[in-house]
Amino acid sequence: MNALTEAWPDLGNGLDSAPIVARLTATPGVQRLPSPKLTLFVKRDVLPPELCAELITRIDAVRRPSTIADPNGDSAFRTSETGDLPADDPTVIDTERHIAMLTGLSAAHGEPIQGQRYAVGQEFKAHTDYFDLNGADYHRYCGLSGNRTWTVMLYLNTPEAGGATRFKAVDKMIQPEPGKMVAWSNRRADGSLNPATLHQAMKVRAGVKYVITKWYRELPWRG
Ligand SMILES: O=C(O)CCC(=O)C(=O)O
Ligand SMILES: [Fe+2]
Repeated sequence: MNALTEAWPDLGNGLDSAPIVARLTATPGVQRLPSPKLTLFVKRDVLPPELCAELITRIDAVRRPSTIADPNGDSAFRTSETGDLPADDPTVIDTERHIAMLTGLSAAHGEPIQGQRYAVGQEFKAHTDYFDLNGADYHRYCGLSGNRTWTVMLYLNTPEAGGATRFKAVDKMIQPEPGKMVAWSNRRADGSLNPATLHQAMKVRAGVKYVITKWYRELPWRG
């Protein structure tokens, strides 16, 4: 914790969802998915439009082809571009603050914010955000900081067509809108990994789509 983040709420790493769920549920404008299978929340207008526009320019400055942790033989599995945003940039810090204030998730447990850009035809096929315990690279990705607990994703714009996020197991589609947040626990109530979090970024059909993602870990983030 540093001088900046000590003023932010810290309700833990999210493995115990209860304090995060309580904070989100008590916040006006937050909607909860009505499903016992998946703890997922949506809130519109979390980031102001100017901040979304600034983040888009930051993503464009650092974007490179996206990768996946456990290559599965499908080279078209994730065709977007990705970039790590500079943690000391005031725009990025402001975004971090919005996320921390809304969710209460511990800044110390958060990975650096990533940006994603999808051009026409690009997608991220169905996956979970947690790392597969039997994956070849589990230790490389989770050895220092543990597995992922929560995902917080914010859309920065609306593509002209396509680009929704689909959660197949609960039959839910979320449409991109600038500043809209989707946040979910990657765990069940008992802390176990939840396969009902399976989701995909559907193909953009016209225009371009920008999002940022922030993931939280069991342990303080050390890389
Ligand atoms: O872009 C989206 O709608 C989903 C992105 C996603 O699932 C991810 O980056 O892990
Ligand atoms: Fe994902």
